[in-house]
Amino acid sequence: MSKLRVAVLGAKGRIGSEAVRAVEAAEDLELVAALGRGDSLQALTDAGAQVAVELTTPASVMDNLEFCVGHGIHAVVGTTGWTDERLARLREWLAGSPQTGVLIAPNFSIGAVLTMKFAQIAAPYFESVEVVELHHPNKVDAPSGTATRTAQLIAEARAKAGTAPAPDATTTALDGARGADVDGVPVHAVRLRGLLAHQEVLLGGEGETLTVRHDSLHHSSFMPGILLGARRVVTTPGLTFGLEHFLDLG
Ligand SMILES: NC(=O)C1=CN([C@@H]2O[C@H](COP(=O)(O)OP(=O)(O)OC[C@H]3O[C@@H](n4cnc5c(N)ncnc54)[C@H](O)[C@@H]3O)[C@@H](O)[C@H]2O)C=CC1
Ligand SMILES: O=C(O)C1=N[C@H](C(=O)O)C[C@H](O)C1
Repeated sequence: MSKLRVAVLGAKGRIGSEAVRAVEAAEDLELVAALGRGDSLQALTDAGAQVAVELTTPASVMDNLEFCVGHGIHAVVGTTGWTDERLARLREWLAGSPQTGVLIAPNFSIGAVLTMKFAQIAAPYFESVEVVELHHPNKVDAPSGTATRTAQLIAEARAKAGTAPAPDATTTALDGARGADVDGVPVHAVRLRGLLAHQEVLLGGEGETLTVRHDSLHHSSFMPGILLGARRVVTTPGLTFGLEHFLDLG
């Protein structure tokens, strides 16, 4: 059977370099291009790439995806910075290339995907909920894509269940002291040398608290999700947002 032809964009970055090694080690995948900043995207078509794994920066991801979708190259995207406006542009490009698939995964690690799922399940049952994400200090965006998505899922679950807004008597606060407001959920971002990618969802009710915590200790935690994404995206046209759609989580 022929191997799936995969390219990595952002190949010299922290996660991109790990993805290059993971694709090279996978028996059913062939690494046909490994592009860094400044490399021509023409290399993707020259190499006959079927899937591009996009792990660059929020500033680069849109141009890269416009090229990929325009050339019928499927994409697995880990890069952060997604807004409604960006998603709408991507959907327009995909409408012009209906056979092409794009997976955007705020987080490729199974533990993080499960954290989001558990938080979504628990959120309607507790009065209070806040998200704390903790990352290495070289991260350029805050809050993390994972924390933003987690807060959105929590807010959706609470709205659906008719849960009241979380109590908060704060009347005076320094700017930022209560975190960023993501759909009504406070999200706090910590940047600390020694960390990689971590998240806690804190839930509180009368006389009890529940903490859901996940730790990515190495970039290897993201690799099974990236490889799964590459294998599945080629048969899943259109936009898929979240790795959970490629997992059987019940
Ligand atoms: N979804 C997930 O599970 C994960 C997502 N990420 C996200 O992936 C992105 C990259 O993270 P890191 O590797 O830590 O950053 P990084 O800064 O180490 O790597 C980004 C790389 O992309 C390169 N680059 C920039 N523009 C480019 C372009 N147009 N073409 C090719 N390469 C280009 C940079 O030179 C750099 O080498 C971030 O948005 C981060 O949040 C990171 C880890 C896991
Ligand atoms: O920049 C990182 O490192 C990570 N970025 C993603 C995010 O913003 O959620 C995923 C993971 O947290 C690591």
